[in-house]
Amino acid sequence: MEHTADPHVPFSLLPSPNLTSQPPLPLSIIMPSSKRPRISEDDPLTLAIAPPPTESPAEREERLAAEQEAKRVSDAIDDELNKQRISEKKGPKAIKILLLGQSESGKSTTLKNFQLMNSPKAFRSERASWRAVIQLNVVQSIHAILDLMSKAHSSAHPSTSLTNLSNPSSLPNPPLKEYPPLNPEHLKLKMRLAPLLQVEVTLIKKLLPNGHAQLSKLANPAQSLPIQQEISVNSSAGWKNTFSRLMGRNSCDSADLIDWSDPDDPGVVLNACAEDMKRLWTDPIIRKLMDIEKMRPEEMAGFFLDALDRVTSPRYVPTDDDVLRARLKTLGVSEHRFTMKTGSMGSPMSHDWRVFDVGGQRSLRAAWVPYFDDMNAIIFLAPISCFDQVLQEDPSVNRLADSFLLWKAIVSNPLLKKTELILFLNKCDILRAKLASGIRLADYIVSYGSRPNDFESASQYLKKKFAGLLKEHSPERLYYFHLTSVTDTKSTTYILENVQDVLVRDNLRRSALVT
Ligand SMILES: Nc1nc2c(ncn2[C@@H]2O[C@H](COP(=O)(O)OP(=O)(O)OP(=O)(O)O)[C@@H](O)[C@H]2O)c(=O)[nH]1
Ligand SMILES: [Mg+2]
Repeated sequence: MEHTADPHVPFSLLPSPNLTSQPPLPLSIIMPSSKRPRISEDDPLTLAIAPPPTESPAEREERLAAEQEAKRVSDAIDDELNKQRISEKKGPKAIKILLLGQSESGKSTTLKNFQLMNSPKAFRSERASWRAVIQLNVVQSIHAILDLMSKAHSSAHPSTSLTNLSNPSSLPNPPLKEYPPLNPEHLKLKMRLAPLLQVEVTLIKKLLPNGHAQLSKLANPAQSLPIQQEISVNSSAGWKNTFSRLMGRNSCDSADLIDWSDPDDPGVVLNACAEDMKRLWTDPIIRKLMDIEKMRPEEMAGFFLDALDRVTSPRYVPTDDDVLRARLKTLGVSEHRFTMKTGSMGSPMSHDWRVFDVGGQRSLRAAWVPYFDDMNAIIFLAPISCFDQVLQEDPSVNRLADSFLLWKAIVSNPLLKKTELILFLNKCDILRAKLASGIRLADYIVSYGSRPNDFESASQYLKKKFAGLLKEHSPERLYYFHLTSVTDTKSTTYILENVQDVLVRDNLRRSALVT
């Protein structure tokens, strides 16, 4: 990984000397001296530029001075060309962006947008690998619902297990008032969905080989539910390649990587369970149960239950949007390189970029610091829809409060004094839906008071809160912020192009080529 002492030293953006725009020079001047041809005395060109035989001493002096000046310019050009050759060998200095924010804030999803914009072929070649992640996301969403059913039932019937539902006469007590009664059909559904447990194990094994990934507790909406496990990966360890090899042939076409005839492919069981999964997800009693438990799977990471027909179909290959919605937790720091084109059609420029993705969970944040002194910009993601949620790793901390604290720590960090900070107030789509469903921001942020509970008022309020922290702790900085839903590629591409332009300009300004 490349590190330099000063991240703000302008990288080599010097345009190649545009020889055609220089004042016309004799051939001997514009050619590097090493490449100038040897010319004999009777060469027509030598004769053409030779001094006239009638040259006076004053004219001779003037000619020699002009030749000396021309040689100086020629040597300067030679030097510049040499310097350029050396710097091209070293490679131009890249613009570096660090993605920061709490876990599930959308860092890896933002990175996927960069990949989709700048290397769509490579992005699409990984779709087969993401298929397994999406299948795991589906299975884990279903398990969260099944666990909730078990919890609700056992709290309503402390002395029985859900299994007794097959024999209604064995139910000793009516369910507690607040829970809707589960019926034998729910038990049958649960039993028919049992093979998904094995699918989960198979998928985790596929994604875990060679220590490229780890298992950790899965964020669970109802904290008292049985703990599920979540896979997290160190992206730089190449889990995708490992998975591609497991899939079979080595190909760039994602569909080619999938062995459609493999009877052990998890897609077979998922397809067989599709109808039951849909029944579970649309069952009004289960919906009510989720309402009571304040469980909203559609706001959870890796939500695909609304697309069950598609993602469980026999020859399912993920779309770009699916890959953006897939959830795979990041463990370490990974570096991604792109060459991006910026500028207008008339004068396009290409720059090397490095985008660094990190794990956002609290225990992983210490790993961010070594990257601080070497970045041009930080994109900080604050998921503003999370005002009613707590951190998975510390349920005593509200997620929005954690984002405020983290933002404050970043803006006031002396190591980042010269680093541009760009704030993404993310998950706006979820915030909009949440407020529209009647969940009140003022119930979680008292200072919001009696302001209208709509998206415009809430997002403006939160925007001002983040701006206030910036102003207080780093008043000299400009406030770059965007309201984002980074799962929406169209709007995110637009925003990232804007970010790229700002950073390129910033680099040019720093290198004093633009004033
Ligand atoms: N609906 C919606 N989902 C989002 C948005 N941004 C991210 N997500 C989803 O939220 C989940 C978590 O996003 P990630 O990008 O994996 O989060 P992260 O910040 O990389 O999390 P860690 O790797 O744990 O630090 C994924 O399933 C994303 O698809 C958004 O703006 N809207
Ligand atoms: Mg991540």
